[in-house]
Amino acid sequence: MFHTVEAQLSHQVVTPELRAEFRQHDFERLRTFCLLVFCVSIGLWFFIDVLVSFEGGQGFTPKSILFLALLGGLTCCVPFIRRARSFYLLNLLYVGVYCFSSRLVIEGMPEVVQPLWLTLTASSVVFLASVMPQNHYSYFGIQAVTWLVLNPFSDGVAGLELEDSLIFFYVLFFLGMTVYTYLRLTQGKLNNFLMARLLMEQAYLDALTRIPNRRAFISQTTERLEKSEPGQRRYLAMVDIDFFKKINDSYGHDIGDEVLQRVAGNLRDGLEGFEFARLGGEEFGIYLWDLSPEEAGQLMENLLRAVREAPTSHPATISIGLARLADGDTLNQALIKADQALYQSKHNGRDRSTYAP
Ligand SMILES: Nc1nc2c(ncn2[C@@H]2O[C@H](COP(=O)(O)OP(=O)(O)OP(=O)(O)O)[C@@H](O)[C@H]2O)c(=O)[nH]1
Repeated sequence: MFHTVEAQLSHQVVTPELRAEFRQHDFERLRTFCLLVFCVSIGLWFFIDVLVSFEGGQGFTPKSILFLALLGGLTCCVPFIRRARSFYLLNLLYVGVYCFSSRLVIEGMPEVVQPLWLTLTASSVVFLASVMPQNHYSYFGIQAVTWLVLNPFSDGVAGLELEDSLIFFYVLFFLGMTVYTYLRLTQGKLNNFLMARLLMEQAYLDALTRIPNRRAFISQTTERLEKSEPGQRRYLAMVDIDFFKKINDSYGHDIGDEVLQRVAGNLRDGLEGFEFARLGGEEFGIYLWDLSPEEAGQLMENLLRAVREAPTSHPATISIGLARLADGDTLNQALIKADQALYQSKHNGRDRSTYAP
Protein backbone atom coordinates (compact mmCIF):
# COMPACT_ATOMS: atom_id res chain seq x y z
CA MET A 1 0.00 0.00 0.00
CA PHE A 2 2.86 2.35 0.90
CA HIS A 3 4.40 1.72 -2.53
CA THR A 4 1.04 2.46 -4.19
CA VAL A 5 0.86 5.83 -2.43
CA GLU A 6 4.51 6.52 -3.34
CA ALA A 7 3.83 5.65 -6.99
CA GLN A 8 0.76 7.91 -6.95
CA LEU A 9 2.93 10.72 -5.57
CA SER A 10 5.66 10.31 -8.16
CA HIS A 11 3.05 10.85 -10.90
CA GLN A 12 1.58 13.92 -9.27
CA VAL A 13 2.16 17.14 -11.19
CA VAL A 14 3.40 19.82 -8.80
CA THR A 15 1.69 22.98 -9.99
CA PRO A 16 3.19 26.40 -9.15
CA GLU A 17 0.24 26.95 -6.74
CA LEU A 18 0.96 23.69 -4.92
CA ARG A 19 4.66 24.53 -4.73
CA ALA A 20 3.81 27.99 -3.34
CA GLU A 21 1.54 26.37 -0.72
CA PHE A 22 4.38 24.02 0.24
CA ARG A 23 6.88 26.86 0.57
CA GLN A 24 4.46 28.88 2.72
CA HIS A 25 3.83 25.83 4.93
CA ASP A 26 7.58 25.18 5.21
CA PHE A 27 8.24 28.79 6.21
CA GLU A 28 5.49 28.82 8.85
CA ARG A 29 6.77 25.53 10.31
CA LEU A 30 10.38 26.76 10.47
CA ARG A 31 9.80 30.38 11.52
CA THR A 32 10.93 29.79 15.13
CA PHE A 33 13.99 27.87 13.91
CA CYS A 34 14.89 30.81 11.62
CA LEU A 35 14.56 33.22 14.52
CA LEU A 36 16.83 31.00 16.61
CA VAL A 37 19.44 30.81 13.82
CA PHE A 38 19.38 34.61 13.43
CA CYS A 39 19.79 35.17 17.19
CA VAL A 40 22.56 32.57 17.63
CA SER A 41 24.48 33.91 14.63
CA ILE A 42 24.29 37.47 16.03
CA GLY A 43 25.58 36.15 19.37
CA LEU A 44 28.45 34.38 17.63
CA TRP A 45 29.34 37.42 15.54
CA PHE A 46 29.20 39.67 18.61
CA PHE A 47 31.46 37.32 20.59
CA ILE A 48 34.11 37.15 17.85
CA ASP A 49 33.84 40.88 17.16
CA VAL A 50 34.42 41.74 20.84
CA LEU A 51 37.34 39.31 20.98
CA VAL A 52 39.00 40.65 17.81
CA SER A 53 38.30 44.32 18.62
CA PHE A 54 39.74 44.23 22.11
CA GLU A 55 42.65 41.91 21.29
CA GLY A 56 43.47 44.26 18.38
CA GLY A 57 43.26 47.22 20.77
CA GLN A 58 40.50 48.96 18.72
CA GLY A 59 37.71 48.70 21.30
CA PHE A 60 34.07 48.43 20.30
CA THR A 61 33.66 50.79 17.32
CA PRO A 62 30.51 52.60 16.05
CA LYS A 63 30.67 50.29 13.00
CA SER A 64 30.11 47.28 15.28
CA ILE A 65 27.14 49.03 16.90
CA LEU A 66 25.71 49.84 13.45
CA PHE A 67 25.97 46.22 12.26
CA LEU A 68 24.58 44.94 15.54
CA ALA A 69 21.59 47.29 15.18
CA LEU A 70 21.08 46.25 11.55
CA LEU A 71 21.23 42.53 12.29
CA GLY A 72 19.03 42.96 15.38
CA GLY A 73 16.50 45.06 13.42
CA LEU A 74 16.24 42.44 10.64
CA THR A 75 15.82 39.68 13.25
CA CYS A 76 12.98 41.60 14.93
CA CYS A 77 11.11 41.60 11.59
CA VAL A 78 10.92 37.77 11.43
CA PRO A 79 7.91 37.30 13.78
CA PHE A 80 5.92 39.88 11.79
CA ILE A 81 6.51 38.40 8.35
CA ARG A 82 3.49 36.59 6.95
CA ARG A 83 4.54 35.52 3.47
CA ALA A 84 7.38 33.11 2.67
CA ARG A 85 8.50 35.31 -0.25
CA SER A 86 9.05 38.27 2.08
CA PHE A 87 11.13 36.07 4.34
CA TYR A 88 13.35 35.00 1.43
CA LEU A 89 14.15 38.67 0.73
CA LEU A 90 14.76 39.42 4.38
CA ASN A 91 17.00 36.37 4.71
CA LEU A 92 19.03 37.42 1.68
CA LEU A 93 19.41 40.90 3.16
CA TYR A 94 20.39 39.46 6.53
CA VAL A 95 23.02 37.20 4.94
CA GLY A 96 24.40 40.19 2.99
CA VAL A 97 24.73 42.33 6.14
CA TYR A 98 26.11 39.38 8.10
CA CYS A 99 28.76 38.63 5.49
CA PHE A 100 29.88 42.28 5.31
CA SER A 101 30.07 42.58 9.08
CA SER A 102 31.97 39.27 9.32
CA ARG A 103 34.41 40.38 6.62
CA LEU A 104 35.19 43.53 8.62
CA VAL A 105 35.81 41.49 11.76
CA ILE A 106 38.01 39.03 9.87
CA GLU A 107 40.04 41.88 8.39
CA GLY A 108 40.96 42.78 11.96
CA MET A 109 42.59 39.34 12.41
CA PRO A 110 46.21 38.47 11.57
CA GLU A 111 46.57 38.21 7.77
CA VAL A 112 47.77 34.65 7.83
CA VAL A 113 44.54 33.28 9.32
CA GLN A 114 42.16 35.42 7.25
CA PRO A 115 41.58 32.97 4.31
CA LEU A 116 40.79 30.20 6.78
CA TRP A 117 38.32 32.34 8.74
CA LEU A 118 36.68 33.59 5.54
CA THR A 119 36.23 29.98 4.39
CA LEU A 120 34.95 28.88 7.79
CA THR A 121 32.42 31.72 8.00
CA ALA A 122 31.19 31.34 4.40
CA SER A 123 30.80 27.58 4.88
CA SER A 124 28.76 28.08 8.06
CA VAL A 125 26.51 30.65 6.37
CA VAL A 126 25.75 28.53 3.29
CA PHE A 127 25.29 25.41 5.41
CA LEU A 128 22.65 27.17 7.54
CA ALA A 129 21.06 28.63 4.41
CA SER A 130 20.62 25.15 2.96
CA VAL A 131 18.45 24.01 5.90
CA MET A 132 16.34 27.17 6.09
CA PRO A 133 13.12 27.77 4.10
CA GLN A 134 14.12 28.99 0.64
CA ASN A 135 13.18 28.99 -2.98
CA HIS A 136 15.87 28.27 -5.58
CA TYR A 137 16.41 31.97 -6.40
CA SER A 138 16.98 33.02 -2.81
CA TYR A 139 19.16 29.99 -2.08
CA PHE A 140 21.50 30.52 -5.03
CA GLY A 141 21.38 34.28 -4.32
CA ILE A 142 22.67 33.57 -0.81
CA GLN A 143 25.40 31.29 -2.18
CA ALA A 144 26.51 34.03 -4.59
CA VAL A 145 26.43 36.87 -2.02
CA THR A 146 28.26 34.76 0.58
CA TRP A 147 31.13 33.64 -1.63
CA LEU A 148 31.46 37.08 -3.24
CA VAL A 149 31.68 38.95 0.06
CA LEU A 150 33.62 36.30 1.96
CA ASN A 151 35.80 35.26 -0.95
CA PRO A 152 38.99 33.81 0.60
CA PHE A 153 40.89 34.51 -2.67
CA SER A 154 39.96 38.18 -3.02
CA ASP A 155 43.67 39.07 -2.78
CA GLY A 156 44.44 36.66 -5.65
CA VAL A 157 45.92 33.16 -5.58
CA ALA A 158 49.67 33.26 -5.18
CA GLY A 159 50.76 30.58 -7.65
CA LEU A 160 49.92 27.05 -6.66
CA GLU A 161 50.70 27.31 -2.98
CA LEU A 162 49.60 24.35 -0.94
CA GLU A 163 47.42 26.38 1.44
CA ASP A 164 45.52 28.08 -1.41
CA SER A 165 45.00 24.79 -3.21
CA LEU A 166 43.69 23.14 -0.05
CA ILE A 167 41.25 25.97 0.60
CA PHE A 168 40.19 26.04 -3.06
CA PHE A 169 39.38 22.32 -3.15
CA TYR A 170 37.65 22.49 0.22
CA VAL A 171 35.43 25.37 -1.02
CA LEU A 172 34.64 23.42 -4.19
CA PHE A 173 33.79 20.28 -2.21
CA PHE A 174 31.71 22.19 0.33
CA LEU A 175 29.85 24.12 -2.35
CA GLY A 176 28.88 20.89 -4.13
CA MET A 177 27.88 19.23 -0.88
CA THR A 178 25.66 22.08 0.34
CA VAL A 179 23.93 22.49 -3.04
CA TYR A 180 23.30 18.73 -3.20
CA THR A 181 22.01 18.67 0.42
CA TYR A 182 19.75 21.64 -0.25
CA LEU A 183 18.23 20.09 -3.39
CA ARG A 184 17.71 16.67 -1.73
CA LEU A 185 16.30 18.20 1.44
CA THR A 186 13.87 20.40 -0.48
CA GLN A 187 12.71 17.44 -2.58
CA GLY A 188 12.30 15.32 0.58
CA LYS A 189 10.29 18.04 2.34
CA LEU A 190 8.11 18.52 -0.76
CA ASN A 191 7.43 14.77 -0.94
CA ASN A 192 6.46 14.71 2.75
CA PHE A 193 4.13 17.64 2.20
CA LEU A 194 2.49 15.98 -0.81
CA MET A 195 2.18 12.68 1.07
CA ALA A 196 0.53 14.40 4.06
CA ARG A 197 -1.92 16.18 1.73
CA LEU A 198 -2.77 12.99 -0.11
CA LEU A 199 -3.37 11.06 3.12
CA MET A 200 -5.45 13.93 4.52
CA GLU A 201 -7.54 13.94 1.36
CA GLN A 202 -8.04 10.19 1.50
CA ALA A 203 -8.96 10.32 5.18
CA TYR A 204 -11.29 13.33 5.06
CA LEU A 205 -12.73 13.53 1.54
CA ASP A 206 -15.45 11.27 0.19
CA ALA A 207 -13.89 9.43 -2.76
CA LEU A 208 -17.03 9.50 -4.96
CA THR A 209 -18.40 13.00 -4.43
CA ARG A 210 -15.16 14.83 -3.44
CA ILE A 211 -16.93 16.61 -0.57
CA PRO A 212 -15.97 16.05 3.12
CA ASN A 213 -16.85 12.63 4.56
CA ARG A 214 -18.42 11.60 7.89
CA ARG A 215 -15.07 11.69 9.73
CA ALA A 216 -14.38 15.26 8.55
CA PHE A 217 -17.96 16.33 9.44
CA ILE A 218 -17.81 14.91 12.95
CA SER A 219 -14.41 16.44 13.67
CA GLN A 220 -15.30 19.87 12.21
CA THR A 221 -18.74 20.17 13.81
CA THR A 222 -17.50 18.89 17.19
CA GLU A 223 -14.81 21.57 17.12
CA ARG A 224 -17.36 24.24 16.17
CA LEU A 225 -19.77 23.06 18.87
CA GLU A 226 -17.02 23.25 21.49
CA LYS A 227 -16.07 26.76 20.41
CA SER A 228 -19.62 28.14 20.06
CA GLU A 229 -20.80 30.87 22.42
CA PRO A 230 -23.87 30.27 24.63
CA GLY A 231 -26.96 31.54 22.83
CA GLN A 232 -25.42 31.25 19.36
CA ARG A 233 -27.94 30.01 16.78
CA ARG A 234 -26.87 26.65 15.34
CA TYR A 235 -28.66 24.07 13.21
CA LEU A 236 -28.02 20.56 12.05
CA ALA A 237 -29.70 19.16 8.96
CA MET A 238 -29.90 15.61 7.65
CA VAL A 239 -30.47 15.23 3.92
CA ASP A 240 -31.54 11.97 2.24
CA ILE A 241 -32.14 11.29 -1.46
CA ASP A 242 -35.70 10.06 -2.06
CA PHE A 243 -36.27 6.57 -3.46
CA PHE A 244 -32.60 6.20 -4.18
CA LYS A 245 -32.85 2.42 -4.26
CA LYS A 246 -35.35 2.81 -7.10
CA ILE A 247 -32.92 5.05 -9.02
CA ASN A 248 -30.22 2.40 -8.65
CA ASP A 249 -32.59 -0.40 -9.61
CA SER A 250 -34.06 1.43 -12.62
CA TYR A 251 -30.95 3.03 -14.15
CA GLY A 252 -28.06 1.12 -12.60
CA HIS A 253 -25.44 2.00 -9.98
CA ASP A 254 -23.45 4.27 -12.31
CA ILE A 255 -26.40 6.60 -12.68
CA GLY A 256 -26.97 6.30 -8.90
CA ASP A 257 -23.38 7.48 -8.44
CA GLU A 258 -23.99 10.38 -10.83
CA VAL A 259 -27.04 11.44 -8.81
CA LEU A 260 -24.96 11.34 -5.62
CA GLN A 261 -22.29 13.53 -7.25
CA ARG A 262 -24.93 15.95 -8.51
CA VAL A 263 -26.57 16.34 -5.10
CA ALA A 264 -23.10 16.81 -3.53
CA GLY A 265 -22.49 19.56 -6.11
CA ASN A 266 -25.80 21.22 -5.12
CA LEU A 267 -24.66 21.21 -1.49
CA ARG A 268 -21.27 22.65 -2.45
CA ASP A 269 -22.89 25.45 -4.51
CA GLY A 270 -25.62 26.34 -2.06
CA LEU A 271 -23.81 26.07 1.28
CA GLU A 272 -20.52 27.84 0.76
CA GLY A 273 -19.00 28.86 4.10
CA PHE A 274 -20.94 26.23 6.10
CA GLU A 275 -20.07 22.66 7.01
CA PHE A 276 -21.51 19.82 4.94
CA ALA A 277 -20.54 16.25 4.19
CA ARG A 278 -21.64 12.93 2.77
CA LEU A 279 -22.35 10.89 5.90
CA GLY A 280 -22.65 7.60 4.01
CA GLY A 281 -24.87 5.95 1.38
CA GLU A 282 -27.35 8.53 0.09
CA GLU A 283 -27.29 10.59 3.30
CA PHE A 284 -25.70 14.02 3.79
CA GLY A 285 -25.21 16.23 6.85
CA ILE A 286 -25.21 20.05 7.13
CA TYR A 287 -24.17 22.31 9.99
CA LEU A 288 -25.30 25.96 9.93
CA TRP A 289 -24.75 28.84 12.34
CA ASP A 290 -25.55 32.53 12.93
CA LEU A 291 -28.77 32.38 10.89
CA SER A 292 -32.37 33.07 11.92
CA PRO A 293 -34.72 30.03 11.68
CA GLU A 294 -36.27 31.68 8.61
CA GLU A 295 -32.88 32.08 6.89
CA ALA A 296 -31.90 28.47 7.70
CA GLY A 297 -35.29 27.28 6.38
CA GLN A 298 -34.85 29.35 3.22
CA LEU A 299 -31.42 27.80 2.59
CA MET A 300 -33.04 24.34 2.84
CA GLU A 301 -35.83 25.36 0.44
CA ASN A 302 -33.22 26.61 -2.05
CA LEU A 303 -31.41 23.28 -1.79
CA LEU A 304 -34.62 21.31 -2.34
CA ARG A 305 -35.34 23.40 -5.44
CA ALA A 306 -31.80 23.12 -6.82
CA VAL A 307 -31.95 19.31 -6.62
CA ARG A 308 -35.53 19.06 -7.93
CA GLU A 309 -34.99 21.43 -10.86
CA ALA A 310 -31.53 20.21 -11.92
CA PRO A 311 -31.47 19.90 -15.74
CA THR A 312 -30.93 16.15 -16.08
CA SER A 313 -32.48 13.06 -17.65
CA HIS A 314 -32.34 11.33 -14.23
CA PRO A 315 -34.21 13.62 -11.87
CA ALA A 316 -34.19 13.16 -8.12
CA THR A 317 -35.55 14.84 -5.03
CA ILE A 318 -34.33 15.01 -1.44
CA SER A 319 -35.90 15.16 2.01
CA ILE A 320 -34.46 17.25 4.82
CA GLY A 321 -34.72 17.26 8.61
CA LEU A 322 -33.54 20.56 10.11
CA ALA A 323 -32.98 20.72 13.86
CA ARG A 324 -32.07 23.71 15.98
CA LEU A 325 -29.46 22.98 18.62
CA ALA A 326 -30.08 24.07 22.20
CA ASP A 327 -27.17 25.18 24.40
CA GLY A 328 -25.36 22.09 25.67
CA ASP A 329 -26.72 19.77 22.94
CA THR A 330 -24.13 17.22 21.83
CA LEU A 331 -23.59 16.33 18.19
CA ASN A 332 -25.24 12.94 18.76
CA GLN A 333 -28.36 14.53 20.29
CA ALA A 334 -28.52 16.95 17.35
CA LEU A 335 -28.19 14.10 14.84
CA ILE A 336 -31.04 12.18 16.51
CA LYS A 337 -33.24 15.31 16.49
CA ALA A 338 -32.49 16.02 12.81
CA ASP A 339 -33.07 12.35 11.93
CA GLN A 340 -36.52 12.47 13.53
CA ALA A 341 -37.34 15.61 11.53
CA LEU A 342 -36.11 13.85 8.38
CA TYR A 343 -38.41 10.93 9.14
CA GLN A 344 -41.31 13.42 9.29
CA SER A 345 -40.35 14.77 5.85
CA LYS A 346 -40.31 11.24 4.41
CA HIS A 347 -43.57 10.38 6.16
CA ASN A 348 -45.32 13.51 4.86
CA GLY A 349 -44.54 12.82 1.21
CA ARG A 350 -40.78 13.56 0.66
CA ASP A 351 -39.22 16.46 -1.33
CA ARG A 352 -39.63 18.74 1.68
CA SER A 353 -37.90 20.04 4.77
CA THR A 354 -39.17 19.69 8.35
CA TYR A 355 -37.99 22.03 11.07
CA ALA A 356 -37.51 20.81 14.65
CA PRO A 357 -37.15 23.90 16.88
N1 LIG B 1 -25.09 3.99 -6.59
C1 LIG B 1 -24.84 3.96 -5.29
N2 LIG B 1 -25.78 3.49 -4.44
C2 LIG B 1 -25.53 3.48 -3.12
C3 LIG B 1 -24.33 3.96 -2.60
N3 LIG B 1 -24.36 3.85 -1.24
C4 LIG B 1 -25.57 3.32 -0.94
N4 LIG B 1 -26.31 3.11 -2.06
C5 LIG B 1 -27.63 2.56 -2.20
O1 LIG B 1 -28.56 3.48 -1.63
C6 LIG B 1 -29.78 2.78 -1.44
C7 LIG B 1 -30.45 3.30 -0.18
O2 LIG B 1 -31.77 2.89 -0.23
P1 LIG B 1 -32.78 2.97 0.99
O3 LIG B 1 -31.99 3.18 2.28
O4 LIG B 1 -33.66 1.78 0.94
O5 LIG B 1 -33.59 4.28 0.80
P2 LIG B 1 -34.36 4.93 -0.45
O6 LIG B 1 -34.53 3.99 -1.57
O7 LIG B 1 -33.63 6.19 -0.78
O8 LIG B 1 -35.77 5.25 0.13
P3 LIG B 1 -36.18 6.47 1.04
O9 LIG B 1 -34.98 6.93 1.78
O10 LIG B 1 -37.24 5.93 1.95
O11 LIG B 1 -36.71 7.53 0.14
C8 LIG B 1 -29.42 1.28 -1.38
O12 LIG B 1 -29.94 0.63 -2.49
C9 LIG B 1 -27.89 1.27 -1.46
O13 LIG B 1 -27.39 0.19 -2.21
C10 LIG B 1 -23.33 4.43 -3.52
O14 LIG B 1 -22.23 4.87 -3.14
N5 LIG B 1 -23.64 4.42 -4.84
